[in-house]
Amino acid sequence: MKDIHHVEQPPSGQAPAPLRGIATMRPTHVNPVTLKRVAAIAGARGLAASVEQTVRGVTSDSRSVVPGDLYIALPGAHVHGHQFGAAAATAGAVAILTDDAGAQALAKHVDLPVLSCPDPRGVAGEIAALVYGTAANTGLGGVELFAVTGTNGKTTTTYFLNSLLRALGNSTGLIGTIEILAGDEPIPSKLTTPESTDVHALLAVMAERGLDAASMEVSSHALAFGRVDGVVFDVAGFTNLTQDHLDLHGDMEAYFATKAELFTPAHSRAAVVTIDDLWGREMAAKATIPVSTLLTAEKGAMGSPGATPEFSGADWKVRGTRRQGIGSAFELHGRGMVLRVQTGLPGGFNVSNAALALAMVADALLDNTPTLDDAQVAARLQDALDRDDPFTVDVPGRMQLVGTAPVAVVDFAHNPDALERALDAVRSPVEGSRVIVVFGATGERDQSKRPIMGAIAALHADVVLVTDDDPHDEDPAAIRAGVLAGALEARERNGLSTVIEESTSRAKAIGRAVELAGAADTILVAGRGHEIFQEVRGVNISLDDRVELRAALAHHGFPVTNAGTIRS
Ligand SMILES: CC(=O)N[C@H]1[C@@H](OP(=O)(O)OP(=O)(O)OC[C@H]2O[C@@H](n3ccc(=O)[nH]c3=O)[C@H](O)[C@@H]2O)O[C@H](CO)[C@@H](O)[C@@H]1O[C@H](C)C(=O)N[C@@H](C)C(=O)N[C@H](CCC(=O)O)C(=O)O
Ligand SMILES: Nc1ncnc2c1ncn2[C@@H]1O[C@H](COP(=O)(O)OP(=O)(O)OP(=O)(O)O)[C@@H](O)[C@H]1O
Repeated sequence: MKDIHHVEQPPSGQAPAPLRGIATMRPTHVNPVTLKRVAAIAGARGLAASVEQTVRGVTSDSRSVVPGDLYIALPGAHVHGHQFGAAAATAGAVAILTDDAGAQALAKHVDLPVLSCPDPRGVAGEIAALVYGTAANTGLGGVELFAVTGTNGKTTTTYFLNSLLRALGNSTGLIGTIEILAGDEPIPSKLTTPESTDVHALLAVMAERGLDAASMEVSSHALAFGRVDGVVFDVAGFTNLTQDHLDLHGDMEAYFATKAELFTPAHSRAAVVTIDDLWGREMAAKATIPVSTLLTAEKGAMGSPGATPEFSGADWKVRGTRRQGIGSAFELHGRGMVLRVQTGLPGGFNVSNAALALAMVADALLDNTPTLDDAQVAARLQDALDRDDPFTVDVPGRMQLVGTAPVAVVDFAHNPDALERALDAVRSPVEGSRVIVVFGATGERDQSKRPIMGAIAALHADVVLVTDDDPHDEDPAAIRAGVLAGALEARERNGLSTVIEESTSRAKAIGRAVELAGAADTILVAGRGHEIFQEVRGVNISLDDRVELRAALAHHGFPVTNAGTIRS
């Protein structure tokens, strides 16, 4: 996910705004825990022996405090949470757990028990699990938990998991970049993986609501910052590892090591690891839990580099991949079964995502359902695949199909690798058809990627419409100039006839793409996916690529798909 830029911070000591979003997700039933127990878990000092207080909730965000909570005041990159101690008290916190610096600051102005320990973040998950009854050994009331990690594909794979689990008759929950589903109303997400105190509250809500299964994205930030501490997943999945987030991890080895924490008994009972890349193979080799391997890269299939012979022994293998409409059909072979699968989402990478979701659910059924034999598991899965087509699902802003003739797709690709994959994925086999791409680059981020993305667009599309993404505080014209320079240079160098235009308005660029398109062409609007605001100099301007694209298509009399189901 793209970085989040603005953290709202009400003035210290003032009552926070009413709860919204994730903060409203608290279970009705909790296990009140004494502060003495909290102190013992945290190894904390500072609690008077006479204090008999209990806590009935836990949060590390003062804006989420409800009466009876323990507020965990954490040191952050911007500010120390102790600054919000008074606000937490006003909202009804009954105690604060913090570090020594926080305790010293709070002693002066907050009239609550303050406990101090060296690493409050490190114990937050365990304390929340105790209060919300979600400790791994308590069984989560039958909610089967699936986790997905990897650089790309987490969001799509969790939506595929969710859809397949529903097709199998389960009531399901989901936690990820776009939204949180734990009941009737979707809640927009702020982080890919929420803070640990929120994760445990959400899992408790899911258990209380009688959900059967939940799928969750686990980012490397989540593992590095203890956001899934105290959570043990039934099956964890690994998609791939490519360069990203090195600002946090330093190098690829450290990034890998952080991801690898998910594949240990502290976090997962079993795993399916995609071994198409070297990092996947290393992950499968280093995991300290039972692992099924998955090979999705067939030699010559959908532009994949091909499988190496030594890994032909994977537990699950994709075979017979072929294009079907704008999506793909394939077979998944493994553990004595052959499943016929299709996905309506374009791109070889969505074959990998679908295969991973299917292998994870198949492993869970084979290993955790003693009442079903292997043939019955295969029959149930095939029936769900045939009846509900679970991998043809709207994943908000991920290869989301908005029109069919021309094919019109909105995708989140916002870096060079993803843009190239997305452009190749949408190219139609129909001779003479063109790819028209609308995109820009984000401001205040890696400037070197701008000409690279421009060049990729010039090389892989027929019409390139360069416009704005989220400029943030940077001059949008300068960002566009960087992208255009790369596009023009690549066109010149390669003697191409790519049409390249600039537009100062993203909505107008989308309109222009539709104006230029014929029914056999493809339009790709890349970079912003599910986002509904464009941030320009600190102001959020309403802009949803799917809405603009749909309106432009309809205006020109082109068919639109799933018009009623586009979600943000
Ligand atoms: C680097 C990082 O992960 N930072 C997260 C961290 O911020 P921080 O430590 O700087 O916190 P801070 O703003 O200094 O505040 C300090 C403390 O005061 C608290 N606070 C703050 C304000 C207030 O009014 N009341 C209050 O209690 C905060 O909750 C926090 O505990 O804690 C904040 C509160 O939870 C997060 O919002 C923030 O995410 C930032 C915004 C972010 O962009 N994170 C990204 C990098 C991230 O985590 N991304 C991954 C996905 C990556 C991928 O694509 O794979 C994710 O899982 O989302
Ligand atoms: N398995 C995959 N391998 C490579 N690229 C992928 C894969 N799946 C999706 N993509 C591309 O990456 C983009 C982001 O996909 P998705 O949101 O599913 O991944 P993610 O890991 O959740 O990333 P983010 O945290 O940035 O949302 C998609 O829009 C698509 O262009």
